[in-house]
Amino acid sequence: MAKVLVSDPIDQVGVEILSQVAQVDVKTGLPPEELVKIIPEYDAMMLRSGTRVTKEIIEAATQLKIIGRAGVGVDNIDVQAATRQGIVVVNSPEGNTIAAAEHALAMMLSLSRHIPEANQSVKNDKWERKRFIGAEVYKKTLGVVGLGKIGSHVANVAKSMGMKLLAYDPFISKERADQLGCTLVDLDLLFAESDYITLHIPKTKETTHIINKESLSKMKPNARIINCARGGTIDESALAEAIAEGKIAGAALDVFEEEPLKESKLREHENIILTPHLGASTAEAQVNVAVDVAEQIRDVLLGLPARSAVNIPGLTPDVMEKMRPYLQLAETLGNLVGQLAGGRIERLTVRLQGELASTKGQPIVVASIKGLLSQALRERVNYVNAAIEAKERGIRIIETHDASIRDYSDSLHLAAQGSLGEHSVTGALLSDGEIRITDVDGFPINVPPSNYMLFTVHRDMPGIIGKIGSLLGSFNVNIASMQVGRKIVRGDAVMALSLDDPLPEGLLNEITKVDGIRDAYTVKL
Ligand SMILES: NC(=O)c1ccc[n+]([C@@H]2O[C@H](COP(=O)([O-])OP(=O)(O)OC[C@H]3O[C@@H](n4cnc5c(N)ncnc54)[C@H](O)[C@@H]3O)[C@@H](O)[C@H]2O)c1
Ligand SMILES: O=C(O)[C@H](O)COP(=O)(O)O
Repeated sequence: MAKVLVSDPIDQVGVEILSQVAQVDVKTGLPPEELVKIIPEYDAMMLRSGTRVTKEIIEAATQLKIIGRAGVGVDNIDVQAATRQGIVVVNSPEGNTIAAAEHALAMMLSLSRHIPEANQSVKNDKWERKRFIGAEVYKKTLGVVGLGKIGSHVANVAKSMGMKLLAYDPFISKERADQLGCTLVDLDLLFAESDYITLHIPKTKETTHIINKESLSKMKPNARIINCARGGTIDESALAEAIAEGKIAGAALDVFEEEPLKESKLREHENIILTPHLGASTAEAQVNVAVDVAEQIRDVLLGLPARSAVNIPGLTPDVMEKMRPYLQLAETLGNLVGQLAGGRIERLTVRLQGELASTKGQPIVVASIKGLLSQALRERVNYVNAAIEAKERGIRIIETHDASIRDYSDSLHLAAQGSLGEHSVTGALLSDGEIRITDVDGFPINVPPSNYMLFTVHRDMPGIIGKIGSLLGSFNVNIASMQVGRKIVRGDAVMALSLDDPLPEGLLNEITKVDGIRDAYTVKL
C-alpha cells in the first residue's frame, strides 16, 4: 500500500480521503533532518506553509510521486528540484481565496477602527472612547496591488462599501479591471493616491520589497498598508521606520519575511496589527483545501492526472482525457524517432498536421519528448520532467503547426536531428483510436506499432525481401507483419517489419550485410 506523509495540520477530511488508497502518517513539526531521514518511505506528501520542502528532502525522496500543498503558495517547496525529479506538485488555487480576502478586509477595518487596541484597553478595565477615534473607509481610495483571485474579491467587497478602487497588475486587462470597478494605474500613482494599500501578489523577483523606503516616501500620511499575501513583499524595517516617523498611518500584516516572526520592530507600534499567517485559517477554507489536495494525491496514486499541477501546466484531467490517444501517438512516435536517430539528439521538431494543427501543442510536445527520452531515462522521465530533461540535455525543441491535410485528416510528424543524422516519422490515429505509423524518413508506409520492430532502408530490387525473411526465419524470429514503402520503382525503399520476438544478438549486423541493404534499425516500443 502507498504511504502518505502529512507534515502540517490539515483538516481530518483530507486524511480520510487519503486513507482510501494509502497508509497516512500525520507527523507535524518535524525538523528538516528528520524529514530527510523518513521521506524515502513515502509515495506522497501533503503540507501547508509550515514545512519547507528543500532540495535535500526532495533528493532523498526516492519514492515520492506527488507533493500536495493544502493552500495556494508553493514558495516553501523547491518546485524546480521536484520537477527535475519528476515529482508532481499540486496546490489548491481557489480553496482559501475567500478566507484570505476576508482576512485582508478584516485587517483593513481593524486598522481603521483600532479594534485590537480598543479590545485590549477594555480588557484592561479602561473605557478610552476619545483615544480610539477611527476613520471610515467609505469614499476612501483602496489601492489593490495584484488583481487576481483574492485581489478581485477584496475589490468587489470594497466597492460595495463605497470605496474608490485603484489597481496595479501588469498581467490584467483593462476590461477585467473595468468589470471590477478598478482603475488600472501605475504603481507610483497607486502609492501616491491610496488611503489603503492592500497586497495580493506572489513573492517574485519583481515583487520583493515592492514596498520599500522609496515607495513609502510617496504615500499619504494617512495611508494604511495591508499585507495578507506574502512576506518579503514589504521591507519590514523600512515600514517600521515610516510608521515610527509618522510618514504613514499604519499597517496590518499577516505574513512576514521570516515566519514565525522573530525579534522585530514591527511589534513596537500600536498602529501595526500583526496576525500569525491566518489568512487561510477558516474552518471552511481548511476543508476546501484539504479535500482539493487530498483528492489530487489520491488520483495521482491511482495513476490519474491531477487537476491543479503547478509543474505540468496545461495537462489537466480534461485535457488528458480528450487528448489521451494523441498523447499516446506522440509518445510512440517520440520513442520510435529517438531509436531511429540513435546517438545524442540535438533537435526535435514536432509538427501538428491537418486538423491537429488547431490544437494547443504543448501537451503533445511534452508527450513526444517523454517518448524520445524514454529509452535513455526509462520510468524516470514523465510529463513533469520531460521538458526540463530535454533542456538539460541541450535538445532544442521546435513546435510547428501545418493545417494542410495529407492522407489523414490529422497526423503528427516528428523529426529528430542527432549526432548520427536526421530521421523522421509520421503517425496518425484510425477512427477506432489505433495508431498507425504512416511515414518513415519520407517513405510512405502503414503499419501499427508493435513491441519489436525492424526497419530497413534498401534498394528496391527483386529478392531482397525474401532474403531478409529467410534470415529472420533462420534465427527463429517470427514476422507478424511486413510493409514496404517506396517513392519510385527500383529506387530506395523502407521496409517495416513487426516481429513477435526480439532480434537475437548479431542478427542486425547480418541484415546490414545483405546486398542492397543500406541501413537497418531495430526498435523496441
Ligand atoms: N495569508 C494567507 O494565508 C494567504 C492565503 C491565500 C493566499 N495567499 C497569497 O496571496 C497571494 C495572492 O493569491 P491569489 O490566489 O489571489 O493569486 P492569483 O495568482 O490569483 O493572483 C495574483 C495576482 O498577482 C499579479 N501579479 C504578479 N506579479 C505582479 C507584479 N509584479 N505586480 C503586480 N501584480 C502582480 C498576477 O497577475 C495575479 O493577478 C499569493 O501570494 C498567495 O500565496 C496568502
Ligand atoms: O498560500 C497559502 O495558501 C496561504 O499562505 C495559506 O498558508 P497556510 O496553509 O499555511 O495557512
